[in-house]
Amino acid sequence: GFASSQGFHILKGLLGIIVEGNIASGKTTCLEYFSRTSDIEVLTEPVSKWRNVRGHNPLALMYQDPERWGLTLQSYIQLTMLDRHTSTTEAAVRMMERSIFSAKYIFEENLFRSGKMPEVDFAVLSEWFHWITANMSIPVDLTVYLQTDPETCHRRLKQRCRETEEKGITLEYLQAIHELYEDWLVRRTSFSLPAPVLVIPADGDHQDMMLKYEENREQILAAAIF
Ligand SMILES: Nc1ncnc2c1ncn2[C@@H]1O[C@H](COP(=O)(O)OP(=O)(O)O)[C@@H](O)[C@H]1O
Ligand SMILES: Nc1nc2c(ncn2[C@H]2C[C@H](O)[C@@H](COP(=O)(O)O)O2)c(=O)[nH]1
Repeated sequence: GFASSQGFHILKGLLGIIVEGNIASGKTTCLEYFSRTSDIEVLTEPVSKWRNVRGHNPLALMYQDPERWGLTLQSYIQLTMLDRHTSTTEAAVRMMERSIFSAKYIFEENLFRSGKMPEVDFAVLSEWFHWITANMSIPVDLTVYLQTDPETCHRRLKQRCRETEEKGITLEYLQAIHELYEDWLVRRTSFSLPAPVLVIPADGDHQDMMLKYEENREQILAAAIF
């Protein structure tokens, strides 16, 4: 969505939930479950924007040559996430797939740590991220972490396998992303937490996960009542 025409955001009283997890951990499926609940606004990841910005596909470019195109993709993802976080809504609860935080702490961090992002690119992106998070209010009240084994994601990814971009996703890449999530949300040894974390083991099958969402539903939506 776009900011209201007056340029201000009506976000008072909004419960902001972000759903985090590895690639193919089941985030979209989780959001689909909660989208069936009234008065929750569900915002999936704007992957379609990352695949087509004025005719260019920065997602594909990054998978082809991360050193050259990592900055381009991360810069645009940061903008699209910021737009999602701050767009106006009438709903009492907003559930978002991932966040401006995981774009920085997980994916951008991985590009930099694996030597695929030049230090100057990382420095400029970090300056943007720190300015944004210091000067704008990003409404996040709960982080739901779908915790999976990288092997599970690798198996599921083979089933889904989005167009060409993701053909090159290796188990090693999923393991690196997994460890960064575990450092951030479970071991809490890397970056600050924007909100309390609810960890949901997500290796189970569809039926098992629907049960888990039902079991956790009250806790996830609780803050919206107060
Ligand atoms: N609990 C599950 N068991 C088996 N397959 C699943 C489960 N949840 C999702 N999938 C499948 O795995 C793939 C990734 O799921 P998806 O919800 O798109 O994950 P994400 O949004 O985290 O990438 C999809 O093909 C989906 O049908
Ligand atoms: N380099 C980055 N890639 C990202 C980021 N966020 C998501 N992604 C990639 C991973 C997948 O190929 C695709 C969608 O992710 P799903 O987990 O929804 O399958 O986009 C990012 O910040 N940087």
